[in-house]
Amino acid sequence: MLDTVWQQCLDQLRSELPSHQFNTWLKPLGLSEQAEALLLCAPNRFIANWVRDKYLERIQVIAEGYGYDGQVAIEVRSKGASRSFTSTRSDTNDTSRSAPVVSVEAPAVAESPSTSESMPDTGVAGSSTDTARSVVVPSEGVEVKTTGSSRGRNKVQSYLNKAFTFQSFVEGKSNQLALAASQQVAENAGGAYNPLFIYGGVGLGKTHLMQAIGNEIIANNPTAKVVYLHSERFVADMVKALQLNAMAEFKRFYRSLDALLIDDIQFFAKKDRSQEEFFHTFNALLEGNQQVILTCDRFPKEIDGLEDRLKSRFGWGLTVAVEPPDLETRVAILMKKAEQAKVKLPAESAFFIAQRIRSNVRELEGALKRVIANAQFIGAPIDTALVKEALKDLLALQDKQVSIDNIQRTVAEYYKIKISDLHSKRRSRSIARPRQVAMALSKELTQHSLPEIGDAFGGRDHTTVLHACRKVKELRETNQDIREDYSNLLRTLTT
Ligand SMILES: Nc1ncnc2c1ncn2[C@@H]1O[C@H](COP(=O)(O)OP(=O)(O)OP(=O)(O)O)[C@@H](O)[C@H]1O
Repeated sequence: MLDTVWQQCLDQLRSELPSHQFNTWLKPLGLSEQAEALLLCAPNRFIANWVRDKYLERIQVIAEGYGYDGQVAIEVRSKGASRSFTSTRSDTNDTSRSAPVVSVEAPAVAESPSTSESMPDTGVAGSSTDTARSVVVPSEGVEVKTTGSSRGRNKVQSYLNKAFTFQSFVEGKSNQLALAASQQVAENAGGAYNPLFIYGGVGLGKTHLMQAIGNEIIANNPTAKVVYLHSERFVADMVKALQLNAMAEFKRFYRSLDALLIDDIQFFAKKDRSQEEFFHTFNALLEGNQQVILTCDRFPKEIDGLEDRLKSRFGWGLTVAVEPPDLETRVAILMKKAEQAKVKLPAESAFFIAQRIRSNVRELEGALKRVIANAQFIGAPIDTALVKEALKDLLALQDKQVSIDNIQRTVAEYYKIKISDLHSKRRSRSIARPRQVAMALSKELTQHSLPEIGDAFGGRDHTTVLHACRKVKELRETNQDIREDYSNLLRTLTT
């Protein structure tokens, strides 16, 4: 009976929540074996607390709807004590794991000039003076510097991008979970949430968050050995190490870290030998309570060409998504970036930019940089007229891309209906719903008035357009399919 009720709760929640939320918080839950009541078990404290705060009440209501009359509770899973309904590991994350080792030995390859000469590009090239050695991981400007006078026991520190901190990261609905998880990991590196897997589209702050964790680990612990690198660099270094017969050094270096941060691991796809090596490095780090943080442009299970055992292992810790920021967050990001650049950006201008640039934060930043450069060039303060002038090429291109015609074409293609259906009087759900979505997108993405939009949809009244906008807004909150359709269409039209 409890099994059935819990399965029903899961099915219901799956239909109510965006898939990334369901995957992150509900999928890892199991049902306690011993319990008479609906006692859920979470793989770690973080998930347990989050579910208790955000979802437990809803689970209680759903369970009661299926005839359950007890209390729903949640606890952290103890080993082997639950039956899982999903594919997650049942003995995940012993919360008693200790904090990372902080004093480390410098990699042996950095000690000997001959070794570093023999593998110049394995991520650990460097000179060997006694007082300060620099071990450069030549990707993304990452450098690991070792200092100290005695050979063999040197403190090692990596230089991450110092601008990527939690303080400079703007929180919004779209990144709330990922930020909270990252802060937890930074406070308890090598602890219960290992690996941390952050996924989401381009330019949404994955690297920023990952490096913020690295910076925080080092701020709390200046001797921690943290290395950030792009997955392509890991592959390139490994290939070099293989060619130069220097795999032992390669392994020793990576396995000696307190925290390994690898960006964009989708590039591991189809690189079998690198996956094999990474798999072993990854296991060694996890076993040693060393923190692993990974980013990817998609959910682990969706990476084609990645071994199943790696996909499954990536899910052992915590998997969190970052999504495109909403309008308020985009405005807040712009204000923050302007403040960092010590530039006065009127709220109205920030709002204008945020409304027009919606695809990702990198583009938003790029637009702001153009505006700032323009203002400095002509020596005038920023206002909306200046913004329009500075971004005019971009805006013109965008206007072309998000014309009502193009929206109709894209929506028709997406729902596999004819463009003429959108203009027609047909009222069947399969036509009326896409029509409403197309109207709402036209209102959101173009500067056209309601009557103009109505005209473009077979001469409809402006109240019909208004109704469509309201309906779609409501459906995006209650219906997962529409929510996903709308955000897919938005992405297609604005990137
Ligand atoms: N919430 C945020 N607050 C402040 N800055 C942000 C935020 N999100 C992203 N950024 C900024 O946007 C830029 C792009 O972010 P980042 O490089 O982290 O994206 P990404 O998700 O790693 O992209 P990619 O998949 O292309 O590597 C960075 O300059 C980063 O500082």
